[in-house]
Amino acid sequence: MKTLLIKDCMILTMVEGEKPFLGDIWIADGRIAKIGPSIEEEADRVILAKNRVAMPGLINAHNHASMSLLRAFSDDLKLMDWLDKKMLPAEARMTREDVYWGTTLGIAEMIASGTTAFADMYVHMDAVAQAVLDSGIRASLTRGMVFLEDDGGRRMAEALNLIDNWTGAGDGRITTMLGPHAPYTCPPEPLQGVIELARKRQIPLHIHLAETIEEGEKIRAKYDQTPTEYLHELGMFHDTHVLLAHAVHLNESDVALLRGMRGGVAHNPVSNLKLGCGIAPVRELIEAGVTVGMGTDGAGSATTLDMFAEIKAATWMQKLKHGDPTVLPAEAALRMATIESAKLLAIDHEVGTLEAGKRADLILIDLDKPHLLPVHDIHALLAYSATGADVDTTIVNGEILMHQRQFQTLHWEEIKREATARASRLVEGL
Ligand SMILES: N[C@@H](CCSC[C@H]1O[C@@H](n2cnc3c(=O)[nH]cnc32)[C@H](O)[C@@H]1O)C(=O)O
Ligand SMILES: [Zn+2]
Repeated sequence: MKTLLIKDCMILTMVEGEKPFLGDIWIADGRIAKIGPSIEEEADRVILAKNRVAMPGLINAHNHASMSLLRAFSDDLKLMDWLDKKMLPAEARMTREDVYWGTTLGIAEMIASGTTAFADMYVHMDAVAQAVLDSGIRASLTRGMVFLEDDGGRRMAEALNLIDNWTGAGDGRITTMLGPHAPYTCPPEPLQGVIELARKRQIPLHIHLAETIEEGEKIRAKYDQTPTEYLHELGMFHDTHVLLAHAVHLNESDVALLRGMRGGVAHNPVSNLKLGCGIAPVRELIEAGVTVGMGTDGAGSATTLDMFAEIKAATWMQKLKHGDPTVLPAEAALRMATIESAKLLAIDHEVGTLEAGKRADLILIDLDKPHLLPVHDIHALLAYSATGADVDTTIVNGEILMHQRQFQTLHWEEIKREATARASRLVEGL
């Protein structure tokens, strides 16, 4: 049995109704075995965590990690221009190895800023899975599928290969979904096929929805429906777990259509702000009982994968939209970035809160900083004052991936060398 004891930290379990307390966490064989005020157990390794907060690792519910290679390459453009003129041409050059190193760069940033699991939609997904396996992080992976041309079933075959070959790998760290890219890139016929397959095999779906006004106009012109109505009519919300990214432009009846859905919405506030997309109806969705988690989207648009930036942006945007600072308080935003995102990835039975029996996915945040003193309200301090750089230790499945800000599984010099060279080749002349 492999054991780890974390001593003397402020523990935030994120279990509804539980107050923060000073205590210890004993981890055995990758799971939280005991958590409480004072634990006397032998352990292979002890971390003295005085002045640190232990909380569940953050869960990034929508990402394209490999796009970290395209960070700060093409900013301040409209989404459709950005995608068609910059991202897609650069992505067309990406090899399997580029995706491996791009993903590893993204994972390094996530581990360094306290993210322990992410949902990813991209291409060359076996390379993404290998990067997840090698780094020790947890992920829900999907091969994003654009159906704008007949590819003889190639994309679908790749998507199913990922599911068949990688589901459950890395001691269960890898899970998988099917990923039709978006309403505007998926016509009814292929999309219906994906939905039927997902229902038959009970595979969750991951899709972009209603990100821009232009998307709404396109779908209106083609089908005389809102993007949400389009997915609903094809049967997507009938007995299938669906992870919806963005969901910015929903009207009242769209929100009503999502009522009772399995899965929910990944809110991506920084990307939505930066692309000028709009403010998602987070409060209305939550009031309708829809699960709302949080993600960054790729660093190609968001420019950072720091979930602490998303937490701040999410609450600020709701407060501004409603002209009311009581909307989306600190604790609710932290829940969105942990347990609610875990529900979207369908891994909330294993992670998302600190409880005995769950997988040990947690982070330690160093409070010994000028901007984190004094500690009146720990939720407010973490949501409004902390940044990813305050994360000291990142643990997934009981394995230490970063300690005292030093990577334990990744080799930073090698990542830097590979990512730099590959990134400049991808954008040359674009
Ligand atoms: N191009 C592939 C599908 C890739 S899936 C992931 C895609 O999502 C794209 N993407 C990244 N961010 C966004 C976003 O905010 N909205 C829509 N698409 C995005 C990304 O550039 C990438 O091409 C195919 O032909 O099958
Ligand atoms: Zn996206």
